[in-house]
Amino acid sequence: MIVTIDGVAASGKSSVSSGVARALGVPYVSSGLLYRAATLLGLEAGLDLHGAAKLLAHLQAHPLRLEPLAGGNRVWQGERELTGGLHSTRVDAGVSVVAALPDVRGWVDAQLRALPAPFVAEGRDMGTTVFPQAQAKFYLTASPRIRAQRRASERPEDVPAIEAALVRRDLLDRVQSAPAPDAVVIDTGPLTLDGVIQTVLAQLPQRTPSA
Ligand SMILES: Nc1ncnc2c1ncn2[C@@H]1O[C@H](COP(=O)(O)OP(=O)(O)O)[C@@H](O)[C@H]1O
Ligand SMILES: Nc1ccn([C@H]2C[C@H](O)[C@@H](COP(=O)(O)OP(=O)(O)O)O2)c(=O)n1
Repeated sequence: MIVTIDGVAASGKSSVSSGVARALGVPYVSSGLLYRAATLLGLEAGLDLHGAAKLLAHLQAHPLRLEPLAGGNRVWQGERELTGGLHSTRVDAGVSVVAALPDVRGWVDAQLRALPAPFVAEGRDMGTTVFPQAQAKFYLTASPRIRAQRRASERPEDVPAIEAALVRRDLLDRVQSAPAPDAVVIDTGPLTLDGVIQTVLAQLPQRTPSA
């Protein structure tokens, strides 16, 4: 079974996916981490993030590996773990530019489609472009202020600055962020994290041992 959980920035995708995946006993797959890792490598190499050809050549020369664990995904470049540096403010600021490059999207999509099911996949276009065949699809939303308040514990900036950056990123990411027509939309604003996880679990199709 493939379950997709898409949504806007900081809507709870990775926390909810991790909880749902643990309840199901399967891994979850964070597609955003691959876009973040591509951005980090581009920044480290001093590349222009708008330049698809050079960035893609750099990614192909320095392959990344996503380790999709139920408790939290990790990203590796050979023996070097990149995970800890992927949620910095500078990666936040550059990632939408990288994610708008069709060649980079193709590079990410190919890695995701090579993963063996079952899993829970989270991002923006998991239910639309990458896994349109998924058995269950969800789309998480919440107001920018609530999302910024939640993220404030993970970033050095204050809530208004985080909110402004989230709104900017929502706009830049909007092309690939439309909900799938068959996705269940959940406003996570009034719900606890566990409340969202239980809402998702309650709507999953009945599972068979081989599904
Ligand atoms: N329903 C919720 N209620 C309260 N806090 C939440 C909820 N969902 C997520 N969070 C918190 O909000 C922050 C952002 O969630 P995260 O899962 O990283 O979002 P995303 O993957 O969409 O960026 C985290 O600190 C997370 O613990
Ligand atoms: N499937 C995806 C996943 C992420 N992205 C882009 C959009 C986001 O700005 C970045 C980072 O996404 P990520 O889900 O890691 O982080 P946020 O929840 O947006 O803070 O990557 C995308 O375009 N398509």
